[in-house]
Amino acid sequence: MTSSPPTEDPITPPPPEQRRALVVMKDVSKVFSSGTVALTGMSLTVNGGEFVSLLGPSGCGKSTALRIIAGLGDTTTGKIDWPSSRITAKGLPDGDISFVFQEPTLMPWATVFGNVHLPLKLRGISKHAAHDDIIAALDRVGLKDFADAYPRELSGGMKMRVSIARALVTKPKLLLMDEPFAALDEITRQKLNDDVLKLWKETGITVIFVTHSVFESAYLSSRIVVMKARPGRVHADFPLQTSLDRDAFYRTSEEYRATCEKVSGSLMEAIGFPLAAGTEFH
Ligand SMILES: Nc1ncnc2c1ncn2[C@@H]1O[C@H](COP(=O)(O)OP(=O)(O)OP(=O)(O)O)[C@@H](O)[C@H]1O
Repeated sequence: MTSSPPTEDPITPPPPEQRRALVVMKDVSKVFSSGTVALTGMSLTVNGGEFVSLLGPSGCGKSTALRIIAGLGDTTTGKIDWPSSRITAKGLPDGDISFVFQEPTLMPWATVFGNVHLPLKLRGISKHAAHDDIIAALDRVGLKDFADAYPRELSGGMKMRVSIARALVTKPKLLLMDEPFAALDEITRQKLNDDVLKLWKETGITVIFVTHSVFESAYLSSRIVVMKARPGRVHADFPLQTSLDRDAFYRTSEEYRATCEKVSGSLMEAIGFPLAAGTEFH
């Protein structure tokens, strides 16, 4: 195992002014009309500047939680608070949230530029007025030179970058990502992980990231929330601190290996996998 020396740019907690509670889930339960109890008593406070991964087995309610935070679904009981945001008539923080889904969901008839323009267009902002913001968002994901391309001309990773640029163009405070890289090959996934980390560090945006992957969550997050299923709820919640830059060297470090082991152990506990006597991962 090799590791890079400590640098001045590790993942550190965000500065105090960003550390205020951004979104608070208070005792949220969700029962679908089918009778499925997707979430029960879920409480979670995400502070400004955090990179929080929701990790858990299939069906534990990760996507349901994310959709409720985004206002794409109601709670059955409990509520969502936005302590530091201006709230619109719909009960959502004004312009503060963007969502990236597993599928890039691009409009095939529109160029990359046109696709990234969409959220601004829906706000009545013309292509001309939005031009600089669109190019800046494309630049951030390394696609400035592909503004005139069509989705059919792009690889899967590039399409996902367009989807991220579209999410960023409104300059949200909170980026919700629902298994965005699950369908991509491993190399592309690692590259996009690095890009999202860079974006998070450079912009100070708050990220809530749903994933099944222990490795991905351990690489990206400043905090991991492990969930358990039937019904979905929080099993463990722990911060991840490292003195190392998260990069290719970090992936081979003892610290990363130990973090993966800890997270994996907590996940095993959450799904009820028998562990050696005395093993605890909280
Ligand atoms: N619209 C819906 N109607 C009925 N049941 C639903 C609906 N959406 C989700 N569920 C159920 O709620 C539970 C939680 O689903 P959810 O998709 O939130 O879990 P998840 O942890 O994101 O799963 P995965 O990792 O497989 O995407 C599951 O049992 C699922 O079948």
